Amino acid sequence: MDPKFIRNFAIIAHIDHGKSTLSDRLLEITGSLTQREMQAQVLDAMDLERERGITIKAHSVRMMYQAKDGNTYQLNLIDTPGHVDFSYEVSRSLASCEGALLVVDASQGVEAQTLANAYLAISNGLEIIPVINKIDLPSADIPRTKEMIENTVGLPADDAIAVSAKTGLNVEAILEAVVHLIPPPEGKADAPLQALIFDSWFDPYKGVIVLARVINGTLRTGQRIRLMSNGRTFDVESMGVLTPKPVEISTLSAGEVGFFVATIKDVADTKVGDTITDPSNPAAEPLPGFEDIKSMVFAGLYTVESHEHGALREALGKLKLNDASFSFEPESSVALGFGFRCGFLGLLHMEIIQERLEREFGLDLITTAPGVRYKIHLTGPRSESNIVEVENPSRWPDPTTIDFIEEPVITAKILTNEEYVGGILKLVEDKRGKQKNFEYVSGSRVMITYELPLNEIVLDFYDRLKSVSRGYASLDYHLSGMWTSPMVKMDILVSGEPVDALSVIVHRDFAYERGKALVHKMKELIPRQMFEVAIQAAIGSKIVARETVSAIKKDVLAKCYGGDISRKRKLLDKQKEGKKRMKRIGKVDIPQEAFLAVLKVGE
Ligand SMILES: Nc1nc2c(ncn2[C@@H]2O[C@H](COP(=O)(O)OP(=O)(O)OP(=O)(O)O)[C@@H](O)[C@H]2O)c(=O)[nH]1
Repeated sequence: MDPKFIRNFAIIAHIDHGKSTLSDRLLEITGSLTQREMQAQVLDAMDLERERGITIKAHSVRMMYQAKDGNTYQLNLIDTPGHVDFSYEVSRSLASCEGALLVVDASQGVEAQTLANAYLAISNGLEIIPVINKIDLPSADIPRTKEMIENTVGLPADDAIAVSAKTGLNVEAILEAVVHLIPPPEGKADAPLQALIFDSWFDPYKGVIVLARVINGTLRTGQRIRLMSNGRTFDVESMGVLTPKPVEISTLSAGEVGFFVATIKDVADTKVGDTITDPSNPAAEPLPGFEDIKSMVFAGLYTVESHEHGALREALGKLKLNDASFSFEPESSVALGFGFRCGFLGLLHMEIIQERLEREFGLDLITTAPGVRYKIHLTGPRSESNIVEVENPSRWPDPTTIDFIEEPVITAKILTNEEYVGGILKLVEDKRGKQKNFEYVSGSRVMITYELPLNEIVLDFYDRLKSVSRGYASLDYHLSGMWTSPMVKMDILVSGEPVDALSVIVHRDFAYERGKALVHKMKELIPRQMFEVAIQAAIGSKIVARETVSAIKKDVLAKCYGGDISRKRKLLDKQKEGKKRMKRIGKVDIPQEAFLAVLKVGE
């Protein structure tokens, strides 16, 4: 197609501001889908996405739109994931577009995630069209939303398009704006091929499917391609576009977006942000912005039943096929047996994987407390060989061999209302934060910028932020450096025995308090046994805190006098149910919650 009639755009929005609903409306208006086909929101494909109402994977759809100027345009809508864990993928999706709709909920206003994504779009040079959604709601405040867009995002909002994605009111105006305000793609059809990968996934029937935007040149079925980050070559077997039904095509020319299937076996080969070129006429350089994304958060995954270990390995392997940003390697724990150390982009990513393992593969899992990767400089000469990276507390080196430790640090932007500032500042200070900036952005809205150790964020930061702000705070963060910090390993002893899977890495100055809170929480979580159980927190050989779970006095069945067998069975079933997620360590049954107690401290 002549690039003059192509428009590539994304929708950026805070979670729940209506991105999926709006996408559906656009598909409906352009006749891409009939109402009956719509059923559910089509862009959110996975069940889990639908249930949680969040977009995890980016997709793209091609719509044909006959504009009021009489021309038919090819509109490629590129969906972007809506969560901080996936901001690199968002940035690559945006790099595939010339424009973006910035959707803001008229009853909520601009949130931190809106801002973060808007900045990403601005820095990618995109034309941004502000859209004010949910104007059907009684609480919608269009003038205030416009003012916020101007003050916080810094975009003129006089011409913002006010719509209701739900009722369809004024949505067509968005399509006209896309056609007239977003510039057509600029690539050269006769230049060497450069195509940007912005998503890929594994399909059990077709193999790896890659979504790409052709920037320069042409991509053809049957052609040999080379991935510029790793030099590997593959042959393109088929190509298509999603309308959103897959439709086969044979070429994608400069400016177009589509998917292809090649002789690629492993999604790990198709990294988001990588450039595809033609080995017989290669591009001089890759497209800018490629990063090899790494896991930031790590946790151990174990099966409750040790015989399910093989099934877990298989399930992890299957998930990995579809998710190059997730990693796992075998580990073993004295307490839990054989399991896997898994790496995730963030906590949401971890929860998603865990839920999929349980739901799709029917596994009962024990997850250990999430942590981050530390860079430990050992004593002795300064050299690379004296630095170890540790993300598993059980591999923590002997403290006498440690010179100093570096921990990953993030820059967090928190957007809230002034009435919650006090609580939030206390929280970020508790979490070892350092203030970078504090400003009023519009009216009583405050933007707080802090540097915080990632380790504190992965614990319970998000939940606590929500509770101190009663939900009126939004958070966006990115990794921004390392701090040298005196971290120590804290062991938890149950009945005098250290349980390796319960160990956590904490800051030395907070160790005493954390230890106390942790054993206190564990005392609540570990059910009473037939005997007394001591729970202790220790650093090295020094006990910093102790609690005791007292013994059960009576047998539960003693209550079931006589022959009431059904009652007895009910009780036993109940006990069994409760036992499902327990792991017997020594003589003590420890429930899943206790392994995640560090996440719950302070609740
Ligand atoms: N009243 C009203 N509700 C809307 C409108 N648009 C969306 N909603 C509702 O807002 C909620 C969130 O909408 P979604 O479209 O799922 O939000 P989203 O931005 O795609 O969410 P993520 O995929 O998590 O980013 C849903 O319950 C929608 O029905 C609107 O114009 N008016």
